[in-house]
Amino acid sequence: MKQAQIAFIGGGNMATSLIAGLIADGYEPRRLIVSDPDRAKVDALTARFGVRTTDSNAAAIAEADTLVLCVKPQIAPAVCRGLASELGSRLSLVVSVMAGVREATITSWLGTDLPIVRAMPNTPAMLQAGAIGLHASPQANATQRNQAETILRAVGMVRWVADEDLIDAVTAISGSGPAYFFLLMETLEEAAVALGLPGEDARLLTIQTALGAARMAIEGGDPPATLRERVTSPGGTTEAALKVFADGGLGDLVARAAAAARARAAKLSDQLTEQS
Ligand SMILES: NC(=O)C1=CN([C@@H]2O[C@H](COP(=O)(O)OP(=O)(O)OC[C@H]3O[C@@H](n4cnc5c(N)ncnc54)[C@H](OP(=O)(O)O)[C@@H]3O)[C@@H](O)[C@H]2O)C=CC1
Ligand SMILES: O=C(O)[C@@H]1CCC=N1
Repeated sequence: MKQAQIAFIGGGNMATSLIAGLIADGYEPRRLIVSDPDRAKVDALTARFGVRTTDSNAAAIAEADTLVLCVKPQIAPAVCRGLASELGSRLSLVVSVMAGVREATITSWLGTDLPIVRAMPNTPAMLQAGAIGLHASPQANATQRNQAETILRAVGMVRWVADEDLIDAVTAISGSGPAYFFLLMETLEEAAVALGLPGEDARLLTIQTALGAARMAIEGGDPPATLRERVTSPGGTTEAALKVFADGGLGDLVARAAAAARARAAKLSDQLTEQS
């Protein structure tokens, strides 16, 4: 299948992750163009990936058939309204990775009835290890849904959600999720140092443990609870540690953290809908 001509608006963390994953998947760099006002940032993207870059959003979308919105939600109204008069006839699909920005809101800012696909990726997309939630606006046909899925599948595992509101749940779990696991790694590493391990050993033992646990969970077929039970010898060391987690209310804490992330996405959505 012919590769889409993709314009990324915003060349920050998420765009970089997506571009890295697409290039690693064999995407032709010349089919990707990135627009960002920060010249140094786009020059670095050209040097690293060979993609085309510009500081003009209008120039970026001039030849594109697919637009990927990768700016912060807070500046989305201005950016999308600025694009409204530039949407050419070649453009057939808008993909938004922006947290908390509804399809109808984007449609209203762009002043178009182009299909919108909301994608919620995460930064492991740069290693093609992303976890991505997708939802399409009613205007999207099967070809356009496939086009979005093909792009996102290049950078990780893709799951479609039935309701747009569930993208906020995806945001709370896998969009923000890498930060939760990094935080756990940070704190376990600190605990290791406090127990007397040298810094490098503390970090490497922690990270390799995270990798091994994730690989077992994804490759073995057993649910995490079963894997946890196999580590936990009755009366042993793991049981002693897990009791501290349970007594400290880890389950409730994680549920509250995820709920806070989802609530933040929903609040952003409401605020931005008011600006549409
Ligand atoms: N980071 C993550 O893990 C994830 C992020 N997302 C979503 O991705 C989107 C981008 O996030 P992230 O990449 O982290 O943010 P970044 O701030 O890293 O990237 C956004 C980029 O947009 C640039 N920019 C600012 N104004 C404009 C403009 N007018 N036109 C074009 N580009 C502009 C910014 O430049 P400058 O810095 O100079 O302002 C910056 O380089 C957000 O909406 C976020 O919700 C979704 C999933 C995961
Ligand atoms: O923190 C954020 O708002 C973005 C969305 C998901 C991950 N980062």
